[in-house]
Amino acid sequence: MTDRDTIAAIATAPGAGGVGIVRLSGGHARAIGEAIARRTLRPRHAHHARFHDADGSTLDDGIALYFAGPASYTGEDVVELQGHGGVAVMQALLARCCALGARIARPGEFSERAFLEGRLDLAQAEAVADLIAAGDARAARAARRALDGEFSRRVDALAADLLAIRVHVEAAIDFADEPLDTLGGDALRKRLAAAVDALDALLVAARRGRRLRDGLHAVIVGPPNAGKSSLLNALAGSDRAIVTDIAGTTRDLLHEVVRIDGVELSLVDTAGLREGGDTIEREGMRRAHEELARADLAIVVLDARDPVAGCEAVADAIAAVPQRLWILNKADLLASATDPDASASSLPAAIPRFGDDRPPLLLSALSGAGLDGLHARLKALAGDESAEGTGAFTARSRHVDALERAAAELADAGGHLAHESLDLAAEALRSAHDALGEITGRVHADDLLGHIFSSFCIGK
Ligand SMILES: Nc1nc2c(c(=O)[nH]1)N(C=O)[C@@H](CNc1ccc(C(=O)N[C@@H](CCC(=O)O)C(=O)O)cc1)CN2
Ligand SMILES: Nc1nc2c(ncn2[C@@H]2O[C@H](COP(=O)(O)OP(=O)(O)OP(=O)(O)O)[C@@H](O)[C@H]2O)c(=O)[nH]1
Ligand SMILES: [Mg+2]
Repeated sequence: MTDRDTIAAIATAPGAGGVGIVRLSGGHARAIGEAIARRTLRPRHAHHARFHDADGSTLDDGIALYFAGPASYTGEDVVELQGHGGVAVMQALLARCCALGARIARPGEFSERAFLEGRLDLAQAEAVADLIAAGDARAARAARRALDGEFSRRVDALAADLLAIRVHVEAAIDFADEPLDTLGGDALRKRLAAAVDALDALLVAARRGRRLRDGLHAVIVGPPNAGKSSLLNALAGSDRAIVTDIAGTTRDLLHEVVRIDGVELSLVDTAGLREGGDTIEREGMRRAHEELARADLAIVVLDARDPVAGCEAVADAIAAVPQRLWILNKADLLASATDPDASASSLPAAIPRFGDDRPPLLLSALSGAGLDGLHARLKALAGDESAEGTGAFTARSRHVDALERAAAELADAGGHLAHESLDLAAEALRSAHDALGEITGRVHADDLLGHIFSSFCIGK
């Protein structure tokens, strides 16, 4: 028994739809559903019924479903009134539920209850929202795996290892007079090393999962007039950005989401980088640098006729970006005799620092020549096909942060163990363990829940 309110919300997307669902959860859900349908609702049976207003008039006719807790999405009694999906019908049904004692649910409150009732852990509940928000099939599959507990299971397994290690250390503390070696210190260090490896592997998977969730964030950079905005337009398939032959045309950042064979990619066009420029242009360059700090990929556009010309201003800006894709644009302006491969291979020598990047692509944003090759390269980068077979799951920055903290604490614990500082080791292990617990919500602060669930959509 709980003393929670009974909550109600329109669970389907706002607007006109074939069918719309008002969902109730809580102790009075069944009574409210039965009052509206004017019949008893058997658990897990679809009842076709008229939905009645207070005066007995018909609001709608539809399907009423009752799920008796705990065998429901939230773990509480749940009733669904599935009516005709129109705004007015849904609002009227919702109002009737509220008149009968329900209150309107906050965003994410159904999933929050599923979490509080132990139906889902926190990472799984977040995966529900990520599944709904997934922009492409790959992100949806990865969110589906997180919802199925693939991520949580690995976190829990690691937490169980840490617990065993903590027990071992705590026991050794009780025998403070004896050297650690007589207390299984060797085995302990091996166990810790194994946990460190497992955590590192999980961190790699979670970072990949974050990229699956958030999509690859690519920033187009290069010297003025190289054709950056033209390239954005070519990839977006529309005249999104202003293109002129005046160097310094683009000043603001221009965001565009493009899909390449169903794989989502977020692109940002930036102001050309060079020395000088007026106040507005310099502000544009500052924003470009700021955007690069968040980029997964820099798409560096250079003029194929003189690629080295603008390189210097760009090289510093992209040094810290994890990946770079070099483009020699305006291929159509090269003398026809130019061998694309020769031109392409000349670049890495000009910028030795990035010598291990793939050779640049020669293309023309204007004519479209070479764009297929760019599509393929981008799809491979955004798709990270290698992740597919290995049960990739979605993750969030919150999870990556927690794993990074856990990794730092484990490293500290190792140091303390080496110096036989068992108390300090125990403390670091506890912190690492807690950090893992934050991911699945076994350890949490109340305001964390509010923060997470409030970003869900209404009715979820
Ligand atoms: N109509 C409808 N469709 C929906 C949902 C819903 O709430 N209503 N969902 C809402 O997100 C998703 C499905 N999620 C659900 C998860 C668990 C249970 C449930 O009743 N679980 C019980 C029984 C298990 C079983 O019989 O398989 C349980 O776990 O004990 C229902 C829906 C997507 N589709
Ligand atoms: N011939 C040819 N011209 C191009 C190509 N791509 C862009 N241009 C031209 O080059 C000029 C500059 O193009 P933009 O796309 O505005 O260049 P940008 O890099 O965005 O320039 P800024 O915003 O000023 O930094 C325009 O006149 C384009 O039409 C190309 O592949 N071939
Ligand atoms: Mg531009």
